[in-house]
Parts: sequence; structure tokens; C-alpha cells
Amino acid sequence: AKKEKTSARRAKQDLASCKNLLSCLECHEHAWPFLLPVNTKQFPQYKKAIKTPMDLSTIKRKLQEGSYKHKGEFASDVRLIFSNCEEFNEDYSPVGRAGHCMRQYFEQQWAQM
Ligand SMILES: Cc1ncccc1N[C@@H](C)c1ccc2c(c1)OCCO2
Repeated sequence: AKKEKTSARRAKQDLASCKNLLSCLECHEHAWPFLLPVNTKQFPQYKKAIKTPMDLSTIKRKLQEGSYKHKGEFASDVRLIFSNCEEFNEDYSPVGRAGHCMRQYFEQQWAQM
């Protein structure tokens, strides 16, 4: 019973840390391209090019719904945002640069979790 308690407590702590890190990502100056799902009416080719779209609002919903069993699954979805961004956007475009900046920020914060 002791072992389960600590792992339940750690799971709670991890969820709180993921929610906190997500808030930091959402309010980052360069988060603007990633806040909501890419509008495929605005970018018709996006649907074909990007097999698994991801964005910060979707991650927020998944956290709230308890969709992530381990914090690593949360990190994978965040990294998916940035790999989709690299696939679709030129490195030196405004969105491409924002993606590189946000990825660097995320990995820095993630390493301290
Ligand atoms: C992350 C991403 N990848 C590929 C395409 C779009 C986006 N983001 C949207 C929000 C977006 C990014 C940039 C925009 C825009 C919408 O609307 C018009 C002007 O510039």
C-alpha cells in the first residue's frame, strides 16, 4: 500500500508540473502559431501534409481529461507540435523561427522537471 501511495502522489505531482509547464508555453511570446489547431480552410495543404496535427489547446484538453498516463506522453505531444512545424514551415519563416524558439524553451524547462 505504501508503494502505491508514493506512485499515486508522484503521478499527481507530474500532472501538476505538466499543467504548469503548459501554462508557461501558452503565455510565451512566440506561442501564437501553436495556441489552436491549424485552420485547414486557411491552409488546405496542411491536412494532407501533416498526418497528426497537434496544438497547445488540444494538449490542455488531454491533460484535463486525464489522457496522459505518463508525463512522457505529454512531452511527446508537445514535441509533435514542433516537428509538424518544422515539416511545414521554412526554418527562417516567422512560424518556423517561433517553432525553434518554443522547442528550445520547452526542452530547457522539461530538463528541469
Ligand atoms: C503552426 C502553423 N503551422 C503551419 C501553418 C500555420 C500554423 N499556425 C497558424 C496559427 C498560423 C500561423 C501563421 C499565420 C496564420 C496562421 O495565419 C495567417 C498569417 O500567418
